Amino acid sequence: MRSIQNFINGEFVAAESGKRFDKRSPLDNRVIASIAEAGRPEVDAAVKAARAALTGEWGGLSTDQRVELLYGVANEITRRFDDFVEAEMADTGQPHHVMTHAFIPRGAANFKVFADVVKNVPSESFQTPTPDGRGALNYSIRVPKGVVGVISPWNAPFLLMTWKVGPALACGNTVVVKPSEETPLTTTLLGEVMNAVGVPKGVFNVIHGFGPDSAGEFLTQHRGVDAITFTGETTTGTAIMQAAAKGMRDVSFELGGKNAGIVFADCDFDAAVDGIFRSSFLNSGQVCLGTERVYVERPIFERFVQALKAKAEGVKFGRPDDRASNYGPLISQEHRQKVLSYYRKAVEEGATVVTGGGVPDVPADLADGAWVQPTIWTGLPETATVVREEIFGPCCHIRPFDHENEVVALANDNEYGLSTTIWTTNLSRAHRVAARVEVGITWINSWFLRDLRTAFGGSKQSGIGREGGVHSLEFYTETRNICVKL
Ligand SMILES: NC(=O)c1ccc[n+]([C@@H]2O[C@H](COP(=O)([O-])OP(=O)(O)OC[C@H]3O[C@@H](n4cnc5c(N)ncnc54)[C@H](O)[C@@H]3O)[C@@H](O)[C@H]2O)c1
Ligand SMILES: O=C/C=C/C=C(\O)C(=O)O
Repeated sequence: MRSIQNFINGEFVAAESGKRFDKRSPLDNRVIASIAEAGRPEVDAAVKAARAALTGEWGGLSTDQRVELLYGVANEITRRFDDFVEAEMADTGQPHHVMTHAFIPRGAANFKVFADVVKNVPSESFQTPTPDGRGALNYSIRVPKGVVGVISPWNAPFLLMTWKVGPALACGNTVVVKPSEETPLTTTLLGEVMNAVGVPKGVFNVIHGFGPDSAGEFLTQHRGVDAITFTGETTTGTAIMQAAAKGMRDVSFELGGKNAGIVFADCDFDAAVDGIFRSSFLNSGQVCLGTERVYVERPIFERFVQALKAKAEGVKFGRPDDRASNYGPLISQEHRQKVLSYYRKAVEEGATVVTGGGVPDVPADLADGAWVQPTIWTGLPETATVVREEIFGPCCHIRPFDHENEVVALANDNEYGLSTTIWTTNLSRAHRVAARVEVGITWINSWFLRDLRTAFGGSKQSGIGREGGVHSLEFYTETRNICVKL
């Protein structure tokens, strides 16, 4: 069993209180790690270390030197690829190929891409006329915001944490990271990487624990934190925004979603079925960008439902390192109870269960794991609970539609606005619909196809701000304008 410590000022340390909590495997509910829970003293020490580092060796590095260090971090992640894959599989129970093809490579990319952004970004300048005719020159410089608090979730832990830490460090900030209590392993491993590469002490700190009345809240309330970047539930975002209001600290939020998939009858049918299968069921449906509401144009509705059903029924549950399996459990028993309660609610509210709706048969050694069946419903009104609320499980409701305007209205009739995926071969219509859907990210004939230079974030209750490429600089730096009279 692993013993996991906090990582403060370059050292792995326990908690003064001696408090620890257990991490259980989603596969079989066995305890796989014991984690030191940071109290106020550890949070305070981490924030102080981060502040001191701002004016130490780190603060004195040139952009090029910082960029070289971050390339080093990316290379070291790649060198220790198998360790990261193993740790993330242990935490999440998700399949090996998801780790090796998507989640772990993105960790390295998150450092490389933002190193390149800060190296290449120009700064603004204006020639300003003055009455004496000699003029003035205005130009801006970007400086780090300071100590950034990073609070991250459990669904793609390494990808989502490094998506914040990469740009924060590239811009010259220091960070204190509070990973989800469900997934402490890869963030802790990153501490080893930072030391191996020679990132100065105090630049990257990790504190473990929970949200309310624990490390998460202690960090967001700490007045030594200059800005907070958070990915997680909208309700948690509300609590963090309240904490950040004291001291006027800036926030960047990537929050929940209840995303629509829109499938027109003229789509490439097989590609659309594959795409919606991935968007509804990848990572056991625990993807903020996933589609839990699917709208299919009536002429292909029945055929589409049957094709998606066949794919959902074809998954093979099992351990991530069992190459014959391709499907994992939910993150925890607690989350499974939540998802199963939505499964029951769907039936109570009159859904037709096309497939799933319960717990799958799994081998005896996995019987205590957080397994649920991929589930498809039809026949519900838009007011049904499972059509309105984010479930964050492997499930979707599919509804037929007849007109473009109707489907745009259906897609927009939700308090969230994170992403959408549109399937059609009529590109004029695709562009038209994309411009009208109230979300931050639209994919046409694809899903979760990422270019890290693009703006990423949510509309409505799905977030505040945009990150990605130069957009990340807006949050992770302060712009200073300098006016020179010539
Ligand atoms: N928009 C996006 O990019 C995006 C990406 C991934 C996940 N998500 C969302 O994240 C959610 C799933 O993740 P989760 O269940 O880990 O979210 P969560 O909000 O429960 O927890 C996220 C993090 O916040 C911490 N936390 C909880 N309460 C806190 C408080 N009061 N103060 C400070 N920290 C606190 C948790 O310990 C954890 O580290 C879903 O809603 C999903 O849509 C959004
Ligand atoms: O579960 C949510 C996944 C979010 C993905 C990103 O934040 C990203 O690709 O940068």
